[in-house]
Amino acid sequence: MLDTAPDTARRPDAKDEHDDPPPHESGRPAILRADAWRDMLRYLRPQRRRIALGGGLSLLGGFSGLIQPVIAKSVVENLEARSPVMAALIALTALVLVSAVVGAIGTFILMRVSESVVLSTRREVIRRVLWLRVAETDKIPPGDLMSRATADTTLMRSAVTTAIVETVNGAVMLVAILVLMGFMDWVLLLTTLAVVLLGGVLVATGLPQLESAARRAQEGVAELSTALERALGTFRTIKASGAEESEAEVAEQGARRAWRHSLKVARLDSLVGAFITVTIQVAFLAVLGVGGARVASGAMSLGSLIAFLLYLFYLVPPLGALVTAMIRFNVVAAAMSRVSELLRLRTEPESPAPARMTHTPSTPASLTFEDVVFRYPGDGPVVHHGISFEVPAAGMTAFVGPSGAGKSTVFSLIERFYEPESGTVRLDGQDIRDLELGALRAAIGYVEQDAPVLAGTIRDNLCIGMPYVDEGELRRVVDQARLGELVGRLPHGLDTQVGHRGTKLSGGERQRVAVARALLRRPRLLLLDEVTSQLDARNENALREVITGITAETTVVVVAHRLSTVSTADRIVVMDGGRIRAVGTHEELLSEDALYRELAATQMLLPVSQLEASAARASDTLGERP
Ligand SMILES: Nc1ncnc2c1ncn2[C@@H]1O[C@H](COP(=O)(O)OP(=O)(O)OP(=O)(O)O)[C@@H](O)[C@H]1O
Repeated sequence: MLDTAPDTARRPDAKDEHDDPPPHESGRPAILRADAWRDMLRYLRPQRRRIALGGGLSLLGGFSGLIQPVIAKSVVENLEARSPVMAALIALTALVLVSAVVGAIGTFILMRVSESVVLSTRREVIRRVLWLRVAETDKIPPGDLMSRATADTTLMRSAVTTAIVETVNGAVMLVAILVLMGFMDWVLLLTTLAVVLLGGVLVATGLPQLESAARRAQEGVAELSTALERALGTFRTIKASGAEESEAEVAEQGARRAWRHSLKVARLDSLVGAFITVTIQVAFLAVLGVGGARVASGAMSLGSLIAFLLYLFYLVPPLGALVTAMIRFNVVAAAMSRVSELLRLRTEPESPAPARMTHTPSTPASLTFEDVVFRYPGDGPVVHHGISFEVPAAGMTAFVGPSGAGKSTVFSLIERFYEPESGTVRLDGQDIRDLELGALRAAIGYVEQDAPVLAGTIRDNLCIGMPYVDEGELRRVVDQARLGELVGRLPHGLDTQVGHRGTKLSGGERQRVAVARALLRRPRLLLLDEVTSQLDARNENALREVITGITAETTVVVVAHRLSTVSTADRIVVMDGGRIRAVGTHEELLSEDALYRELAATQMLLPVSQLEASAARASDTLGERP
């Protein structure tokens, strides 16, 4: 019944039969199991006392349970001999209670340890994820990263309670029960061992299949999480394109993969459970036969046979625990290796907590690129072919060029999101690799191309990374970025929620929030990547005035396509195909650079009259040349 349920959602074109790893996983070295367990031990070490205490109490609970058949035996023998049994019955009841309470306390302590291990893993994973190098985030999709941080770390919980403690407890209990059985009757012990060992060999043959099924189920969960992250990240586009069905299919593919392999695990799991029961039943029948004959021959008492049979059923929990532990070991190993893989991604050095902000105006920084060659990690083409340029302190420099020329990448290199293959980037003449990363970024205000806004309030968005901002400073940047009117209109002013990725704001409002956030830092170098593209003429003019106004205390570098933004720049750098093509003012470039003229005529909407005049001037200049 259960097996057919998800098939009702299965589409005829479903392509979920492939079990290849997701494309992003190819080529990545698999983390060795040994590394994964080394990481696990690192988390377990601080908890060793609690593990010992919890494990000890669980064991004590189990042992006190073990004495029960001995007392039961004396009750039966006393009954046979018509002796009083009250004392033995009271002792039996007390033992049951003590073993239950002690066992429960031990279990709680172990579960607490498990939760603590999960917490420490998650804390390390969180810190790793947030300090990852930008280049590393290109390797694993965010959905997969989230799945490792949540689903895989959750699976590690069973490493403590099930895999480790139950192995030890199960093994100790098993040995103790077998010893007690041996004291009762060694012939019956050998009979039991023969049956149990046969069963154990059969169970062991199924374990490798179980491990691979568990790993594939976890990869299916990661696939699902990646697909949902992708869809939710572009939710409106998905809706507008009517792509819900196809995106659902991609996510369902991951879900079905997880379901299919989890079923395999469940099937093997339940088979193993049933197998243990059958093994014990077979052992029971064998012991009953052999034991009955020995009681009849007087080789053992009936009480000993009953106690032996009770011990036989006592074998079920430790045997079950050992087998379950083996199963969980495999599941945990797969989860831990995915987490360990994440822990081995390269991170940036952690920067110190942000200091209280100063109100003093900053001094503008100069910027130099010297023969910088860069390509994105992987086997992609070279993006910058040895570019060199200078941006003097103060003033505004604009980067223009066709799409894909490498303009935004210039900003990524300044922020050290990536490192050049060769060449040097200098801030105030100093190689930025010699600067402390936190200090470098603190000196820079950066507004990304799509002006990201985070879920939360406008205040949260402005103060991100700056917990100690006073109201006066906030008002300053709100006015500068022309946000005053919007904040005044909103029901809760600066404390209005902006929705997931700022969806409750217009594109232009998001851009202004992002600009205000950058201005609040009073940066020495302000990098603006097409920040006026969505502003109306009035707001664009106003913002341009603000940007022009701060060029005395901040060096402003903009990437822009709009003529209105570019033409007011002190210098313009024209990039094409990863090279610097020309540098000059708007007027100089109009007359000297054909590409700039073309850009001006098309992307920048230059009035045709102005273009014709510039072209005429250019040909006059050429004509005048000797
Ligand atoms: N993370 C990345 N990984 C690989 N290649 C990238 C990455 N980001 C950008 N590129 C490639 O690098 C080249 C330069 O991109 P860049 O964003 O710097 O161009 P741009 O001049 O800013 O373009 P636009 O004006 O369209 O924003 C492009 O060919 C782009 O495809």
